[in-house]
Amino acid sequence: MDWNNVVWDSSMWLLKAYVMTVVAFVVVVILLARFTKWGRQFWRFAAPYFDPRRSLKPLTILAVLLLSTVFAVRMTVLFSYWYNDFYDSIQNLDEPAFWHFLRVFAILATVHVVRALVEYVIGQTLDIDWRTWLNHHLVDDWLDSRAYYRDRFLGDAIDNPDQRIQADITNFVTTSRSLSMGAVTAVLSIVSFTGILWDLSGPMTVFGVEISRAMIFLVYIYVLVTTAVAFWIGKPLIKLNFLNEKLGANFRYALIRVREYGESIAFYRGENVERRTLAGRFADVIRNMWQIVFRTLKFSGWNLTVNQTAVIFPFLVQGPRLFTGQVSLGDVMQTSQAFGQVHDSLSFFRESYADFASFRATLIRLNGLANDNLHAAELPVLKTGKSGDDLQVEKLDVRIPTGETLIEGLALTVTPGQSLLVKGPSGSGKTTLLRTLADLWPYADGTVSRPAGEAIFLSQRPYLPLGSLRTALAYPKEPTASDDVVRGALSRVSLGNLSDRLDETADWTRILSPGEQQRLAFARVLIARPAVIFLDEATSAIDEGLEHTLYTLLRTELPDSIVVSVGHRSTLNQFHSRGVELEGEGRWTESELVG
Ligand SMILES: Nc1ncnc2c1ncn2[C@@H]1O[C@H](COP(=O)(O)OP(=O)(O)OP(=O)(O)O)[C@@H](O)[C@H]1O
Repeated sequence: MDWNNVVWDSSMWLLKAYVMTVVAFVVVVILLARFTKWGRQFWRFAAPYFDPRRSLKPLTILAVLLLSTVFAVRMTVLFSYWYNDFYDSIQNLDEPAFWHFLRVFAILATVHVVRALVEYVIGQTLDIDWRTWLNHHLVDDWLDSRAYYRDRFLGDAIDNPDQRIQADITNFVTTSRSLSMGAVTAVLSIVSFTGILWDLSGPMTVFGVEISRAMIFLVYIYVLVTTAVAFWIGKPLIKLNFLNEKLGANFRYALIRVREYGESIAFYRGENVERRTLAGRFADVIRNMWQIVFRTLKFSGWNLTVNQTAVIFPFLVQGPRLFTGQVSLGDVMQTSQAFGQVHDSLSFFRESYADFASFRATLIRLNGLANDNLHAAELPVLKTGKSGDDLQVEKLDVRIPTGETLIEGLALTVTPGQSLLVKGPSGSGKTTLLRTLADLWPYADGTVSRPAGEAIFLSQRPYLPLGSLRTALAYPKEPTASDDVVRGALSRVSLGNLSDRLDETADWTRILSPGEQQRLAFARVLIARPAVIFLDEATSAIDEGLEHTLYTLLRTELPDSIVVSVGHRSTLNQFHSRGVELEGEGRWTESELVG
């Protein structure tokens, strides 16, 4: 190594190696994306992110990261030559050279440290940027396709989308980077250090046959055979890692449910049942973990043995040549280092198998989520038009997923100011009818047109989003109403006591009683003033006196709104002008009511 020209030589090397690396990298990614299943799954989330028409930033970061990776290999090559020269200075008892090479080492080490830190920042920038993009992309799809709700209608709905969005995206991004950059480093090191070993290795006699440059062949045979065995031992890890994620998420889901339904469970004293469920799910996690442990034991045992054996290998080969004066101490040390590099680099593919296994599992889970989003979007919906001021239903057939008919040939027209009460025995399809009118139910045919204005659906358990009371009162819109309007609405639904807590952020679902939550939903309606209001047993937790007040408010404050209620109580009759009775098996009858 000519240390006087090291900067120029290294720059030229860097330039050549970089161009070749970029070309090879692109070709390999294209081939993998074309010819392997996991490559296609990876490409699905990589291609749109790296698309230069969207932004040049990702490709730029990747280009810099590749440059840094190539630079790192050059640094290891320089260190290897440094070893040779440094140990030669010791063998020759050449003190000036000894000190000179220590100074060279200080410079090399400084460059190495700075490069490593810069690479860390660039790598993290790529991870964060890619993760942010992928998160937005998948969350948007999940919400826009309404897969968060409608995936229940898919035959093969996925488990735990929350975990896929939160954990798998992160795994995907970090492992994509670490595996790809690791592979680049490995291949480049193999090429560079094979050259160095080539120069250092001599002939060797194996079973009476002299093989020139034997070490090169030996190291390759050694690593290729050990890698093949490692792949064979490690293969079951793919499935085990997949199960690990799935079972862990199932356990977490059971825990979340206990928290969510804490009060009901506490009233039932259901701790023992919950304990059994939790213990069962946890036992599944642990059983799978032991399987991972046993498999990893075999896998790591093999890898460690292979690595330890590799330490003495170069000394066995070069030792005799050192003592016969064919090579110097520096040559032996560089051989050991170069052999180590080639061995480690070739072993990268063997040792990364566990990471790759978990990466495959992550890819399967993310693809499942993306497919689920697509399939949910493709589920049929009854197209509801928006026209005129009336709510019009024509030839509406509603079924359940198994094909049984709930409602057949429903035809209705409700004009502004009119109110309709849907009644019928439990399970006759009342809620499903409202789902159909809200474009949520996939198993329906017919025509529904709603007035152009806003429609609000109130259910038995109103949804209160995380955030302030003001946000809950405006949901799903931005809270724009003035304090006076909001406080007025609260006081009219007998929730005046909350007037001073509008900006308090709390888990309101836990604080307010079911009846208070239902009243809050009515306040929401009074503020939003929608054209159509659908109420599904929206006063079930409220006494009849308050129910009377709330319905009277609706009718007096929103006289032009269309009201469609679902309910069992006969007290509701007085607030509705018409009624529809669902009688099961598709039958229904319409009647005039007093109200
Ligand atoms: N996601 C679903 N998958 C399969 N069947 C469903 C689904 N949702 C509802 N059903 C079925 O559709 C039928 C009608 O249910 P729906 O909730 O509309 O009845 P309902 O008249 O509102 O009952 P209730 O008065 O008890 O609230 C029931 O038999 C129910 O089991």
